[in-house]
Amino acid sequence: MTARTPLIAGNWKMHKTGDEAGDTAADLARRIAGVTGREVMIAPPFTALAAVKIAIAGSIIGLGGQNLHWESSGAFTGEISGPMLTAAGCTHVIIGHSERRQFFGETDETVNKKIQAARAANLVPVMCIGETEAQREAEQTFSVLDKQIRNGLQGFALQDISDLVLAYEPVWAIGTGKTASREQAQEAHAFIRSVVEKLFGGPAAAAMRILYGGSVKPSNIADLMAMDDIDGALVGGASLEAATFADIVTY
Ligand SMILES: O=C[C@H](O)COP(=O)(O)O
Repeated sequence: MTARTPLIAGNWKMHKTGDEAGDTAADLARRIAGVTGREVMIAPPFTALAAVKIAIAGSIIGLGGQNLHWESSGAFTGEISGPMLTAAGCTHVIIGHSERRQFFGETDETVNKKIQAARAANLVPVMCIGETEAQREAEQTFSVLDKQIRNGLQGFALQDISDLVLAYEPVWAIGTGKTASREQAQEAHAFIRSVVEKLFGGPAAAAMRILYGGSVKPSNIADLMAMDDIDGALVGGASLEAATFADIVTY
């Protein structure tokens, strides 16, 4: 048995207005009231943070940003900083999601800067990594993950990654309905933990939570969570409805 507390996180991506997000979050909070032994987090769009903050007050649900800029303020039109997220009530921030890497030019280097910014703002970074379908077919999965972890966490000391969460999201499984098999996910998670161990030592690797993301649903969460190195989930589509997400949280 692992001592790592499971973290079930919902990434609402570019879905829901403030009112819609507040309603869903309030519904979720009611449905999972009394749940213990796990952490839950929702990352709504920035424009819904205020509504969700109110809706989850007094619940076990934490609030996350989906992205941040590495500077704390300045002339960066359209960007949001770590201190802004903290002031908005966030405890977590997703960094380097594959959609940010694919559509917005994010790289391991910007991920590294954003993790530093998250730490400076007392936000728990949820750092996303994962291979594309072409990379998996070319048997590059492990080398891609190794590079993403090493570059993303380059220059960090042990204390810098003490609360960091990694999210393994095979790009081919995101929003496609193609979940990695639990054996495929476990194999990747065990590899990821071995890289963290090489970089930061055994105790840090043993303590680090590694979430799985990619078409997680109520029907597959228990199977995934039964694997030794899977410590939670980063859920997209299935987190948008309170009843479905509550079923995942209470797997
Ligand atoms: O951040 C969440 C992931 O991109 C997974 O999305 P999905 O559950 O819709 O496949």
